[in-house]
Amino acid sequence: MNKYVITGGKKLQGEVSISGAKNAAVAILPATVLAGGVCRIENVPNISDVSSLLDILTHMGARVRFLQRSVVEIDTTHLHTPQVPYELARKMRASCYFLGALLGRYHRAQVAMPGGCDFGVRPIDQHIKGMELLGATVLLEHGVVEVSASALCGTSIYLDVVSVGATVNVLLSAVCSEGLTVIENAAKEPHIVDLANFLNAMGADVRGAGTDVIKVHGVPRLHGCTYSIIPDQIEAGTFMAAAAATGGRVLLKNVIPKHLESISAKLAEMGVQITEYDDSLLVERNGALNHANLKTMPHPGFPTDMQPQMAVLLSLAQGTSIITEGVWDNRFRYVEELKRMGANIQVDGKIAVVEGVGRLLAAPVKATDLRAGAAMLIAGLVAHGVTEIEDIRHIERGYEYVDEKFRALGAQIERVSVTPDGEPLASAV
Ligand SMILES: CC(=O)N[C@H]1[C@@H](OP(=O)(O)OP(=O)(O)OC[C@H]2O[C@@H](n3ccc(=O)[nH]c3=O)[C@H](O)[C@@H]2O)O[C@H](CO)[C@@H](O)[C@@H]1O
Ligand SMILES: C=C(OP(=O)(O)O)C(=O)O
Repeated sequence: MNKYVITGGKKLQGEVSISGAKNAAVAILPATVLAGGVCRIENVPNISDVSSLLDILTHMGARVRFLQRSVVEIDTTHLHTPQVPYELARKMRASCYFLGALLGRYHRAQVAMPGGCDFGVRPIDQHIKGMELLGATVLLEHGVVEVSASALCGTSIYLDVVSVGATVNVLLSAVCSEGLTVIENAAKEPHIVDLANFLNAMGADVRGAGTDVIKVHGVPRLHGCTYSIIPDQIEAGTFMAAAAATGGRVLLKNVIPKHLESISAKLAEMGVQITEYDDSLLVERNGALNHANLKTMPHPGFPTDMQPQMAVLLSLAQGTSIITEGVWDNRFRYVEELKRMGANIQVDGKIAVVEGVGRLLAAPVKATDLRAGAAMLIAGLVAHGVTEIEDIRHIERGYEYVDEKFRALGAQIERVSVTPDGEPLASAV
C-alpha cells in the first residue's frame, strides 16, 4: 500500500514532458500479437497497465524486453496459448483487446472478462456483435469470453454506440480477414488513429481512422515494425488543469495541440491563457477562474477521462457550473472525496452541479479510480494543508512518474509506502 502526501499551495512553474498515451499503448501492445514477429514500440509509458499487458504477452509466450526506459521489443513469433486467465485479465480493461488480436491471428481466443475502473456497467455487446458479423462464434461462460471462427470474412458493421473498445476489437479482428470490412459509427479518438497507424505499419490496410467510417481491406498476414506511441492527451490535460488550478505557468512539451482542443477551449472559457506551439503548449493563469458548463462526449467532444479533474477546477471558480457525463452512468464516485475537501457538488444521475467555493482544504482522501485519483492530486496541490491520497494504485495504472513530474514543477508531493495498518514505511523522495 502506498499513498501520496501533498502539501498544497504551490503554484506550478516550469516544463513537463508528456509521456506516451496510455489508451493508445493498451491497444497497441495487444495488437503486437498480430505481427507474428518482432515489434519495437517506442514512447511506452511506465505505468502498471503496460506492465500488466506485458505480463499477459509473456504468459502467452511472447519474448518481451525493454531496450531503453520507454522502448520495448516484443517478439510474438511463437505464442503457445490463446488464453488470458482471470488473474491477469482482471487487472485492467484493455485485456479484452486480446480477444480481437488472438481472433485475428489464430481464429480463436479465451479471455476472462476484463477489469478496469468501475463506472457502472461496462458492456462489450458491440465488440461481440462485430466479431460475430465477421464470422466468429462467441460464448460467455463462467466469466470467460470464448471466440472462435473457421474463417473471418469482411462485412459491414454499424456500431449502435460510439465505442472505443468495440472499434479497437473490430479493427484487430478484421485486419487479417478476407475482403473489405466497413466499420460505421466508429470511435474517432486519437488512440484509434494511432492503433490504425500501427496496424498499417505492420502491413495492414486500414483507411479512414479518425472519421466515423473506417475501411479495412483484409491482408493475409502482418509483420513486425518499429512504432512510436502518440503523447497522452489525458496526461497533458491533467497537467493543464493542475497548472490552471494552482494559478501557475507550465509549458507542456511533447504534445499534439490538436488532440487537446476541447480541453484548451474549455480552459480558455474559464479564463486560462493557452498558447499553442507545434508540439508544446503553454498554460498560465493569473486572474480568477470563471464558471463553465461541460458535457463529456466521444471525440472530438470533451473527454470523459478529464471530467473529474475539471470538477476540481470548477470548484475553484466563481459561480455555478454544470457537468453532464455523457459516456458513463456512474462517473461521479469521486465527488464524495472532493466534498471532504470542502467542494460543494450535488450529483443527480449523470449531472453534477458544482457551486464554486474558491478554495479547498486538505483532507485524507481515496483515489476511487484512475481519473478520480488525478482529480485528488490536483485538489491536493491547491488545498490548504496536507492531503493524503490512498489507493494510488489506480493512479499508477495511467500516470508515469507523476509525483516526480509534479515535484519538478515545484509541488511538494511525496510517495510514501505504508504498512497494511497505515503506518509510514519510508519516503520515496
Ligand atoms: C467513446 C468514449 O468516450 N469512450 C471512453 C471509454 O472507452 P471504453 O472503450 O472503455 O468504452 P466505450 O467507448 O466502449 O464505451 C462508450 C459507451 O458505449 C457503451 N458501450 C460500449 C461498448 C459496448 O459493447 N456496448 C456499449 O453499450 C458504454 O456503456 C459507454 O456508455 O472509456 C474510456 C475510459 O474512461 C475512455 O478512455 C474512452 O474515451
Ligand atoms: C478509466 C480509464 O481507463 P480504463 O478503460 O482502462 O479503465 C481511463 O483511461 O480513464
